[in-house]
Amino acid sequence: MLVVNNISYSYTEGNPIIKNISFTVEKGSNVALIGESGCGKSTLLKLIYGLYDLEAGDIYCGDTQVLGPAYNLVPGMDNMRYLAQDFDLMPHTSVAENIGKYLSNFNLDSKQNRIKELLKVVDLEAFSDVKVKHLSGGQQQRVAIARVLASEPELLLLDEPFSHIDYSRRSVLRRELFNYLKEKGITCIVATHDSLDTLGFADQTIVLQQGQVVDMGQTREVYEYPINRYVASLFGEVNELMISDFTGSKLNDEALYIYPHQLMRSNLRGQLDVVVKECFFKGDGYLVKCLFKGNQVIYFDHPVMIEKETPIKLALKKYE
Ligand SMILES: Nc1ncnc2c1ncn2[C@@H]1O[C@H](COP(=O)(O)OP(=O)(O)OP(=O)(O)O)[C@@H](O)[C@H]1O
Repeated sequence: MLVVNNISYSYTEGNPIIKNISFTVEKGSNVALIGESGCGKSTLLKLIYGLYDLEAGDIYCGDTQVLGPAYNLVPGMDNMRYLAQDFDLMPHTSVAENIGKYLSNFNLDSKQNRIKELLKVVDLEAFSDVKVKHLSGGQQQRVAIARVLASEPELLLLDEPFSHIDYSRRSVLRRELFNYLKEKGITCIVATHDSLDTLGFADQTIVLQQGQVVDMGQTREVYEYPINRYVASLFGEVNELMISDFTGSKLNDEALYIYPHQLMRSNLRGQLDVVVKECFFKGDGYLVKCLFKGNQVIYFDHPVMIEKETPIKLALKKYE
């Protein structure tokens, strides 16, 4: 289990980047760390790995306390692996050598077999002997993923692990990687901007804003019941409406954060009178931009295009 206990950190005095953060992660679980750019996701991963000295608080991975460079000659904890955004590979050596960097030379046959196995996981078998500097950004990122998996760490820290990988390969790799981690019981924290990394795979989601945890819980709960617009907007487009917009009653009124796929056109049951302004094609249908009460922009998903200036009614979709 990872325990992060009330930690704080600043790069420069008087400008805290991580502020009193606490959370625990159960062994074998997959946790997504989400938040707007610059909120401190990478810094938090680096602190957990022991690359910086904490200003306050402490971190334990199992019984081992994480110690920063002031106490550790070689920064970084042995029982963890950290995949940095810049990959940190050895450019002048081969793909196979990079993947084997953390593997023992004690049994060379088993080292070679392990490298082969990992080359397969990241679909780079044909590139085994190629020097890393000759690979594309996406291929380098796949080498970096294989390298952090090589020695089966207790805790894996991944910073935007698929950002350079094309969409078709990304979804396969994401599935294979996260399933592999579950099978092996490897705990994983993934900092990501991509809600597809989060929704299908993360058991827990932690939301950061300006260096603080603003929401944390089961991924589905964080998504379905976002505590505010900031949290909801990390998963995509969102509409802020009031309960009274649907009920007509101001009693116990409060804000609702509704994703475009949760609204539907319904001339019979619809409670929101809107006027269509624009339709954006998105492959499986259209994202329709409307105006509500004359000036409030609302988006909803619809399978076909609707003529501009058409007045329509919207209702909340019900799945049960
Ligand atoms: N080495 C550094 N020295 C000084 N400030 C830094 C350093 N690294 C990051 N920062 C600052 O700390 C803040 C948090 O940066 P961090 O990289 O942790 O955010 P992030 O959430 O990972 O962002 P992104 O999603 O864009 O990768 C930013 O304001 C950034 O400018």
